[in-house]
Amino acid sequence: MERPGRLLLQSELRVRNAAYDVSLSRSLLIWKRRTSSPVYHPFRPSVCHSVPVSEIISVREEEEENGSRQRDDGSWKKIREREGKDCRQAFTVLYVERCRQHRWRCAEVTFTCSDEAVCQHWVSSIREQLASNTSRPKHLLVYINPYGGKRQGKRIYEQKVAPLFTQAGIATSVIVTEYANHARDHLKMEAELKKFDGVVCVGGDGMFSEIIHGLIWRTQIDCGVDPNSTEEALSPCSLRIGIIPAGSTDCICFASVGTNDPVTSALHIIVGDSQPLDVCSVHHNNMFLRYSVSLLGYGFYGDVLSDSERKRWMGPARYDFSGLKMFLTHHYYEGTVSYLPAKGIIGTPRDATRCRSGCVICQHNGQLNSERSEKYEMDEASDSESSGEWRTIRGKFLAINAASMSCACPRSPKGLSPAAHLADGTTDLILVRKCSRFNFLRHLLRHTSKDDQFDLTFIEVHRVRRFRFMPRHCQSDSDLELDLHENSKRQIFSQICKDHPACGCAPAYSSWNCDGEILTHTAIDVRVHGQLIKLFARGIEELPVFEDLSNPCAI
Ligand SMILES: CCCCCCCCCCCCC/C=C/[C@@H](O)[C@H](COP(=O)(O)O)NC(=O)CCCCCCCCCCCCCCC
Ligand SMILES: Nc1ncnc2c1ncn2[C@@H]1O[C@H](COP(=O)(O)OP(=O)(O)O)[C@@H](O)[C@H]1O
Ligand SMILES: [Ca+2]
Repeated sequence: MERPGRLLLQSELRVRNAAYDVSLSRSLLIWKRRTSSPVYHPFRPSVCHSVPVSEIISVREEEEENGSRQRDDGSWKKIREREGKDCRQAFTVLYVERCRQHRWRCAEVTFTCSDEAVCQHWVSSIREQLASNTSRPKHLLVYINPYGGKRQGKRIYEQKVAPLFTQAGIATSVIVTEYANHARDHLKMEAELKKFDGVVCVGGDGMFSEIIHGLIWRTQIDCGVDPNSTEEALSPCSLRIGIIPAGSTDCICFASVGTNDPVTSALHIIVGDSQPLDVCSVHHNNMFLRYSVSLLGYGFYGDVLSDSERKRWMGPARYDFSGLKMFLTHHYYEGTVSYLPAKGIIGTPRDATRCRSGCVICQHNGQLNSERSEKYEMDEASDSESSGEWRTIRGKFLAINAASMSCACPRSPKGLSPAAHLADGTTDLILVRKCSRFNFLRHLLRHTSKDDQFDLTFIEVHRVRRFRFMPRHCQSDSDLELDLHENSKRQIFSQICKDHPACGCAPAYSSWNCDGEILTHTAIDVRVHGQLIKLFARGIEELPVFEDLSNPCAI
């Protein structure tokens, strides 16, 4: 908790008919009950409250009319009756209150005072402090996907989010999308981005993917960078993106905020939080395909996604249905994975440390990456195979997953790679080699328990900044000649197996699940661009273990 600093204002005000010493500094608003008895009352509710000024949402004057007070939003409130006849003026402060499991709520406290000038002074001082905070957005461009998740995006925004933006004095331009890629193309071609301080995405991971594709593309064009290039360093996007979760998995929101709750997300946007995020670019034969921020998954997660798209009518449950089906089908895929291990960074995928608010690993590695990108051309040369840094693994895989963040979500609160970082410039490459159904189930189940899902002989995990995948049937002739005999047998079977997937033999190809979208190519080249975009978030907050000694209420 912050120390109060130099006081801007201090008065005796009343809260629910009790006298409080109230003070305002640049960093804190504190209200402390005046007590005649110094004796500690164990059953009396807490008598000292403090709110960081950065977490005040707004301040509202209460107006007096016919002996009762009226909020300036028009609803009646009998404050005078409750608070004694001496009280003439009142103002209400709306602020962030933390609830269970990383949820935030909008709480309010009404202060009354007998002197109108004092009241006015308080309101204007708090407003001045809020206005001096330049990180808060004033005008947002909102895209709503009415079709994602349980099709509640529009209702969620209108009922839970829009009223909070209004309270906080944020102006919005709202677009309800009419078709897939509407938001992406609007951002690419039409949106007047200079007018806005941020973009809000109401939907799931797929909708977020649309937003980043529009925004990254537009930023490169505006900065004179070729967005399709494999060689050029991409320019970071200055506009932050807020995610109001209204999709099926919503793992980008969950992994960066700690919960999938529209009100919590709206409050992180209002207070102007900022969380950088790594982005992977995916190319095929030097042709740009897509960006990814969460999961790039071949095999199991690719098959789950392809199968579940046909069952969208089931809503979010389609993933469990297709998950079970693909678990039983138990397909494996052959191919070659090559990767460049991330060097010079701190942290490994097997760490007990988690990426949390103000993560020092992201700061350290982020700094390292920006130094690297300054000498970018040199690094590109050293990235080549000839430098010998590349490592290659050939094999049969049930799944090849690259997690650029933990991918925590309600299905797996620790995620696919629990120690992955939001902004360290790396992705965790998880290889699940062919194993029995029983072993694969053990691996899957460990996503939902405290046990380490990587501590199994058929799992490998590497922290990388670039990787490539080549399915076996795309490999060069010389590679294929190595096992020609086996290959010819497999080609016959794979044709049969496409028509009869239940026979237990693997079809030749899976597809890539790229943040919930299916990629059209299987041979891909993936590069991490550290901290390319920013979210209106702060990372998952560490839960307080004990009361901090710097608590201003203890002073
Ligand atoms: C037996 C229980 C096993 C639970 C294993 C859970 C692992 C879940 C990891 C989820 C990682 C999610 C990464 C995020 C992906 C999203 O970008 C993406 C798109 O999201 P959107 O719809 O919001 O746009 N979502 C997805 O691709 C969904 C992936 C969901 C996979 C669910 C898998 C369920 C597996 C069930 C296996 C059941 C075996 C039971 C045997 C008795
Ligand atoms: N108005 C629309 N109609 C149909 N599809 C849309 C629309 N707007 C966006 N989409 C697409 O819907 C898909 C799923 O969106 P998303 O919000 O991620 O929901 P879910 O989490 O349920 O998949 C995305 O591929 C997105 O491009
Ligand atoms: Ca990362």
